[in-house]
Amino acid sequence: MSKEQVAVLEVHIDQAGYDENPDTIKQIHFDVKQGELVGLLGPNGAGKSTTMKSILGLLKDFKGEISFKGERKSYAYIPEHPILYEELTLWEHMEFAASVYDLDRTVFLERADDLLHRFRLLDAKHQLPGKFSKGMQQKIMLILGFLNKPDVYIVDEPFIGLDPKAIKDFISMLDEERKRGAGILMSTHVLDTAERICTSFVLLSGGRLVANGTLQDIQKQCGMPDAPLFDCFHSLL
Ligand SMILES: Nc1ncnc2c1ncn2[C@@H]1O[C@H](COP(=O)(O)OP(=O)(O)OP(=O)(O)O)[C@@H](O)[C@H]1O
Repeated sequence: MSKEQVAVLEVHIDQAGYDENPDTIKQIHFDVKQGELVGLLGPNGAGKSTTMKSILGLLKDFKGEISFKGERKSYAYIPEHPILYEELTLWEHMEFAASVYDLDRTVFLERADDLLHRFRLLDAKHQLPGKFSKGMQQKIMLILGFLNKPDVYIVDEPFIGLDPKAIKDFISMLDEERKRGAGILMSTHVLDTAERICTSFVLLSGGRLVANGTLQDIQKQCGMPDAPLFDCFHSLL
């Protein structure tokens, strides 16, 4: 079996939601294979975050099954809004993440240096991130996510707040991770970037799955061959 055919994440959500609305999302089934970058798309309130929370096991009202199938069954979650400790420096955040991941010290030092260099945060290494700009804080979340080189990445809206160079660095890092065999699920509203970098799409609306497949599959589904993702998206909603 080729790398592209092995699922690293299987999502079977029969229903999930919140106290007052336990079926906010229903019948959402898809998988993420090795080497795939799957774009999780949908308008505000469609259920993208609820789907991600289900995958991360954060919802008590969940019916279905989530299976991590990679070699190490490991994943990294990169949240939209940075979650940082006021009293820890950037380097201490990285050391802390490495200890949670139980990373070998030599591997950690090598990766840490490379990531700080790539995202141009070497000079800020020993500073407290509380005073960093929003984009710099977001870059820390990317660095912490990439440190462990997991089987699966779950990335929530990464493009808002990053400058164009940081977006380019982030995308090239995703490419490298895909080539290594990781699978990525990424929610975003930035459809032109999604169209350019995602290998397939999961389109949600009103808590339901509207489309799932490559751009070509989706163009076929909405009867618009060669149409950009943006037009397909609006036609299907
Ligand atoms: N903590 C919560 N408690 C109750 N209802 C919630 C909660 N979070 C989200 N919802 C509801 O669930 C539905 C889906 O919201 P969700 O946040 O999953 O959408 P989304 O696709 O991520 O939207 P956006 O693009 O705006 O981030 C919405 O109707 C929302 O009001």
